[in-house]
Amino acid sequence: MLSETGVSPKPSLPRLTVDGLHKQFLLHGQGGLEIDVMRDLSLTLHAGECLVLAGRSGIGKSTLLKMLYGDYRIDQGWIRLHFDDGELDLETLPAYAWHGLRRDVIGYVSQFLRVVPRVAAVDVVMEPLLARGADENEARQRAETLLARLNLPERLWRLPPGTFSGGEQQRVNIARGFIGEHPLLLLDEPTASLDAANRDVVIALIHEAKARGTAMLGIFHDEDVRERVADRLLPLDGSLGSPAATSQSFRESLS
Ligand SMILES: Nc1ncnc2c1ncn2[C@@H]1O[C@H](COP(=O)(O)OP(=O)(O)OP(=O)(O)O)[C@@H](O)[C@H]1O
Repeated sequence: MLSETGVSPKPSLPRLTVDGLHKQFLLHGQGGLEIDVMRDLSLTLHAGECLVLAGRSGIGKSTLLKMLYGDYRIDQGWIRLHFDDGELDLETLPAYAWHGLRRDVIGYVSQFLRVVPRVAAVDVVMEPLLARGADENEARQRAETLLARLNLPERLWRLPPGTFSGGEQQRVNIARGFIGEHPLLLLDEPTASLDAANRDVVIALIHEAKARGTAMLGIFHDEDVRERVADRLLPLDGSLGSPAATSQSFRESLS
């Protein structure tokens, strides 16, 4: 919940810091057209906190999550993860290290499930645990518990999710994203295709993750969901303004 000042009531260790981040897309197919998406973005995210990205469509919210997940290159600026025993700079991370980072540290619930043909829903969900060497029976049990909580009918668990409805696919995606209990979780519209009952389940999962110390950075267009999960809001609208206006607006939202 947001406190009156918009400040998290429980200050804790920073898990992630972003400093002076820039992003520009160069469209080679369009005669080298350059699109500036982000300029001088800075933020701090703490353990056990959910920071929600706000701002108009196309402002760069998903782009920021993709940069944090290694899908998009970091052109300029710093993204730093903080651990008990040190720090890790993502802008200099070699490509081979991203696999382990995604397995153990950064989880991501995207808007759409990337379906693998012929892989059953329950196997899609338990895969992040198996990748870490978890016991198969235990992983399956945890996957089934999550799918049941998310009200996915049991008859669908053994089927590949390619033909599932949008909301069913999204629930498989959510279960897969939450099962790994990563210390940092990126949430790109996880409730977009869900009905009210399942939105409530996702909100409960987010609160449980906070209690475990998970740091979350999320995009939620639904204002009610945003109100119920956000400890702070980070408006991105200033990020292509003048540098002075930008840093002030971010300082205000972070203070
Ligand atoms: N791979 C890409 N190549 C070129 N342009 C891109 C690419 N990815 C994103 N963009 C552009 O960057 C801008 C920001 O996109 P992004 O998806 O981050 O916006 P958003 O704030 O998440 O929007 P929405 O709320 O509508 O999901 C958009 O103008 C988009 O067209």
